[in-house]
Amino acid sequence: MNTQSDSALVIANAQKTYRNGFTALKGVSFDVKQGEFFGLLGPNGAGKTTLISAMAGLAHLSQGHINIMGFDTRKQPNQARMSLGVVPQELVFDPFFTVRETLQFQSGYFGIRKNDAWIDELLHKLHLSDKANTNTRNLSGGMKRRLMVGQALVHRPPVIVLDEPTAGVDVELRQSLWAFIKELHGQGHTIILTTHYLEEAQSLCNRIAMMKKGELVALDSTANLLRSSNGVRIAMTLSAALPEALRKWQIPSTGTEIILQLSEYAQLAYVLSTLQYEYVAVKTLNILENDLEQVFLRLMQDNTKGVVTC
Ligand SMILES: Nc1ncnc2c1ncn2[C@@H]1O[C@H](COP(=O)(O)OP(=O)(O)OP(=O)(O)O)[C@@H](O)[C@H]1O
Repeated sequence: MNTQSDSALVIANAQKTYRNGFTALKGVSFDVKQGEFFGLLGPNGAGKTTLISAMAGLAHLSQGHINIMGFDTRKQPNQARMSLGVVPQELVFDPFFTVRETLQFQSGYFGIRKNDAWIDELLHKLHLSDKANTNTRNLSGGMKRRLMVGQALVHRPPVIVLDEPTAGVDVELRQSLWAFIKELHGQGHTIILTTHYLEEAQSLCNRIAMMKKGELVALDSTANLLRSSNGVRIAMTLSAALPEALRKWQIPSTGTEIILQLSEYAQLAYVLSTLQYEYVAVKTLNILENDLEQVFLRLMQDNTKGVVTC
């Protein structure tokens, strides 16, 4: 391990072209410091899973390199592998093993023989103790997802990568899964998370990288990314339809409220005076907080090249 560095993960110029000629990673570089709770976000097909596969040594980069806790995934694959636990997106198990056997088998894969105390603790934390002797084919989707988390943790890796860990997990279990992952983070583990639930990333991650079509488009603290979200969003309920003059600012909303996206607070005065002039009463008015979804959508729609650091 490189003791000079406090990086848990270094991605340097990662490029990946698949055999069919498709380039999924076009030179991605970033570092994750030890102890960070880091979000790796991007729409479907951005290249997140490809990058995670390369971290786990399951896919080889065409160019560039990856270090985990100072170990090069190519030159020191065993040390790199021992330093990393990946919870993959796809639920794949040997259907003939029970839950406990799956975790014992995985421990053996990492050369760990007597792991029962830790396996019991994992089963308890993941609410799977009563399923220890159940065959994996008889687990629900959410239980399988939790078993995958257990599998990634059998060797107590310092760096944990979770590729959409809460997909298909119900709300209650999602909360307990996050409580457990936060506990691991509190114990000093570095957590790298991909999720399509942006509110999860916003509340959990201290720093975020956003990818689009194999490239990094943003890399900054969550707080800075939220601050970068320019403009003001207001939600209103009105006594009549929104006047024509204000419709250019209206953005789609799922509820009954009318949402306007303004570029600055000064426009609010114009909105209110227009409503008054048109005899439309304001029944409720709220200024909405910036959220990561807005930042994400803006960056994904933006066609300019380069990495945004706010
Ligand atoms: N084995 C493969 N051969 C060719 N192309 C591939 C292969 N695996 C992935 N791709 C392509 O690489 C691109 C990136 O895929 P990847 O799974 O890394 O995206 P992602 O960001 O993880 O998406 P999602 O959020 O849907 O999981 C996609 O266009 C995908 O079709």
